[in-house]
Amino acid sequence: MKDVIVGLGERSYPIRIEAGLLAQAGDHLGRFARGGRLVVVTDENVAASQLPALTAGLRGIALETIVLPAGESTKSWAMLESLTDRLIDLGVERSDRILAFGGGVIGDLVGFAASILKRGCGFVQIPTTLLAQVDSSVGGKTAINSAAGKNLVGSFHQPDLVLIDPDVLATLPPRELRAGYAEVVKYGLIDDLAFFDWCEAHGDDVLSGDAEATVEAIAHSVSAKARIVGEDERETSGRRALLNLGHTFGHALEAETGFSDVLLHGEAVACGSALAFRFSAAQGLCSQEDAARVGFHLARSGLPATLAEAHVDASGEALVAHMAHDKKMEGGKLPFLLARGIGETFLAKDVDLAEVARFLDGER
Ligand SMILES: NC(=O)c1ccc[n+]([C@@H]2O[C@H](COP(=O)([O-])OP(=O)(O)OC[C@H]3O[C@@H](n4cnc5c(N)ncnc54)[C@H](O)[C@@H]3O)[C@@H](O)[C@H]2O)c1
Ligand SMILES: O=C(O)C(=O)C[C@@H](O)[C@H](O)[C@H](O)COP(=O)(O)O
Ligand SMILES: [Zn+2]
Repeated sequence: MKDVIVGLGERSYPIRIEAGLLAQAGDHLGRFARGGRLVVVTDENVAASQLPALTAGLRGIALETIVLPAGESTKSWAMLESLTDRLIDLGVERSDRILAFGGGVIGDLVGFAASILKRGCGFVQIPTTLLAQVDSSVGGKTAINSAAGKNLVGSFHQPDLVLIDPDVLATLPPRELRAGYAEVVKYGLIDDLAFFDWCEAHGDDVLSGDAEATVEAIAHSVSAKARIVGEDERETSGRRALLNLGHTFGHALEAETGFSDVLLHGEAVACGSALAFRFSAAQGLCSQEDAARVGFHLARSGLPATLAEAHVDASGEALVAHMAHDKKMEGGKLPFLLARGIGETFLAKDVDLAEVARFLDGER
């Protein structure tokens, strides 16, 4: 068992990583069940493929289960209302624990519901996608999407515990595995060239389900995320904003494709990261070689690295318009995560959006 601690004073919590952990879920969750009930919230695909294993692992610990539709559209006001109503109907008390059992969609929605239900209930993350295991289950960003864009309504609400069983990835569709891999590569791009080198050498192993490489990718990623979140929980110092690499472009691509299956979040992040590096190169900040190396690795991992590969044919102006609600916006200016090289990203505060739009037009 590998334990990583997210160090946030009294809100600190462990992330436990071990193959087969689902079968022992009861050992880790028993202490919560003694003080109240466990309510599992999951989606229909996870319910079909992994819920029996979790239920067996909980060995009779009292639990209720709520199954929601799968997909990004579940991060909505309507689902938030329906979920909180159902939790209230079940008589959930603040001493109960809500288990988010699914990918980032379930984790983000359930975390948000837990943060507002009865002014704040405890919750536990049991992530079932690679993306959720390496990124969304850690750090306490919770959200739903609004009509104007991605994650625009949400809260910071840390879980009490994160249980990661890499074996659950056996049933994850390959496209979803690749999408999660984009957020793994992100940690190398941000500040860790050696990890990007590791990704180039072992990314294929992760994508083919090799157990050792998968655990290494997860453990390295959550350690990096825990460190950054511990330094800047609420994204106030600029440190946590590094985790947003590729997301300003990426969220605009997701908005342009209607938050649909045309482009998954991880795919948008892959393309957004490639764009951030090429824009940095175009600005003379980083070498063309590094930008090409990033795009090449993402593309050979089966991820979109160009607008065409992301199925986006919008003008630069239209894409920049989607960025107007980015949460990094400050005084009407939008800071961008740019790069001086692989592993050397920084928050640039003086980017001219007209120049971004021209760059994106050149990418079409
Ligand atoms: N809070 C954060 O810090 C953070 C970080 C990154 C991403 N996110 C958010 O996460 C969301 C994307 O998460 P995601 O990529 O996990 O997508 P997702 O939750 O939609 O899951 C992807 C698909 O895989 C299915 N699935 C999940 N686990 C499975 C399993 N083990 N076997 C079979 N099918 C399984 C789901 O039903 C779904 O159809 C986005 O909304 C994104 O904004 C949040
Ligand atoms: O944890 C963070 O901080 C991140 O930015 C992680 C991202 O991968 C994630 O997609 C996050 O939800 C984006 O945050 P947002 O603030 O741009 O909505
Ligand atoms: Zn992301």
